[in-house]
Amino acid sequence: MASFQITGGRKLKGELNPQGAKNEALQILCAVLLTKDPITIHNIPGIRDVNQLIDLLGDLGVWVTKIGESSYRFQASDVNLDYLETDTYKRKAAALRGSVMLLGPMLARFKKGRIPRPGGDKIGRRRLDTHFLGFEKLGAQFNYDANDGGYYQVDASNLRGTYMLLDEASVTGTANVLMAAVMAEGTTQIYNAACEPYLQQLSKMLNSMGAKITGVGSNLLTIEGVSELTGTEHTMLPDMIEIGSFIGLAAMTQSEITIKNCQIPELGIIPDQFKRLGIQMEFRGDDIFIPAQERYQIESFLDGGMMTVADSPWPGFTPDLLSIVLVTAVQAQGTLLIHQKMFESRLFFVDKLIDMGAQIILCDPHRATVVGLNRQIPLKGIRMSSPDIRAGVALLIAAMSAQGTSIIDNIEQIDRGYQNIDTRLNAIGAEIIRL
Ligand SMILES: CC(=O)N[C@H]1[C@@H](OP(=O)(O)OP(=O)(O)OC[C@H]2O[C@@H](n3ccc(=O)[nH]c3=O)[C@H](O)[C@@H]2O)O[C@H](CO)[C@@H](O)[C@@H]1O
Ligand SMILES: C=C(OP(=O)(O)O)C(=O)O
Repeated sequence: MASFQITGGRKLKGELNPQGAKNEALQILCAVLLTKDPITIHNIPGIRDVNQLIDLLGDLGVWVTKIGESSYRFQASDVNLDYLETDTYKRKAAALRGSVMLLGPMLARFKKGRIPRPGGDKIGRRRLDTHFLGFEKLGAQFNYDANDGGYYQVDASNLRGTYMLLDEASVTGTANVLMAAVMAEGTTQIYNAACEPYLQQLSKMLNSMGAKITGVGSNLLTIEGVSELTGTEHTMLPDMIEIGSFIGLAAMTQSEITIKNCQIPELGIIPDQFKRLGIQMEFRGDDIFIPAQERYQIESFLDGGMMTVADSPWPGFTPDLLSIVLVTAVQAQGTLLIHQKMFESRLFFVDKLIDMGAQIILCDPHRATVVGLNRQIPLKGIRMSSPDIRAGVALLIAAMSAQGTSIIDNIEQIDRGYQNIDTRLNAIGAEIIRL
């Protein structure tokens, strides 16, 4: 288990280049299984989850060639389905959430798929009903056999297009069903589809491979099945969650940071949500400039009510940034209610912030009220452990703003989603040592 030792109180100054988007990468990489032709992908983030998925594709027989710092070529011309029966597959696929999206492409191209219970953040119950109900609607048989070591198995000799109303707008569920449907016979309509930029990017890539998807960016996707897909080239968007994390980091540490090449129109309401915490930012072309700010004041709602930030499916505010918004409010002026509607175990990390001196009331597993310290009391460095990717980075931000030294254990969680975060932040003035 690795740890970060952080010396707090350093103000940063300089530029940060966001990595490619983690959650887009996981979808896009699974899609390489849909064709025997080569697929070139750029801006792939070098993070643990993505590297593990690339490794898994290699084990499955996909030719993987690194052609640049963050560019790879993949060719799934000779996939070895026997690998799905091995213990190595089980161990590797169970290590991340994104591996579940191998199922849709396998089903579309090889008529069957098999996956162990996927891993990912332990942030509450993470059901997979949307995925399997969707596959069943397309004509697949689904089986979960606890005695078979806990595998989910899907089989379909002939997928047929149909209309379906998803039981919830699941991000990975929509991606999975979409990838299963692109080569189904006839027309599929997926209503209540998730429409995050990750999915818009996936749809764009599939269309450039020959798929016929319309409604991209809406919650109704229409897919005319085609018999075959071909190779393509795709570039990943910058990671909007990393961009949001850098905005929060700049505010908490009173740093002047320019976040480069953000593809601002793709960030939805993320910048505005941080602005409502009182954080100033300027769009300079496609860069976001955040000046060093002594203080920032959380707005009230127009009727004078206390500001609440809650998650909802896109184009609502992503749940993956709520931990960052929460920590950013710790040194703001004013009070903020965080309402994490989707996950029931994602707010427990606030006990560490409270130990550091933050004023937070954990109302229940879904809601926390932050009473901003307005810089009148500094946080103090402590030893803590990173429970999940985003809480881990929230703790890192808290530690960087604190007085004294902190240690964060279990930083493998942070490495799952943020590429060389210590090196990149040290380059603009942070003091983080990887132990
Ligand atoms: C690899 C990947 O892409 N992971 C992301 C993906 O996970 P993932 O695709 O696993 O998450 P889902 O979208 O399926 O759902 C997340 C949670 O939200 C609940 N839910 C979902 C939709 C809805 O309309 N109402 C609702 O309450 C679900 O029951 C579940 O508990 O999307 C999540 C929600 O944005 C993000 O936190 C994860 O980072
Ligand atoms: C919850 C997350 O990831 P995963 O779904 O991969 O666990 C995340 O990226 O914040």
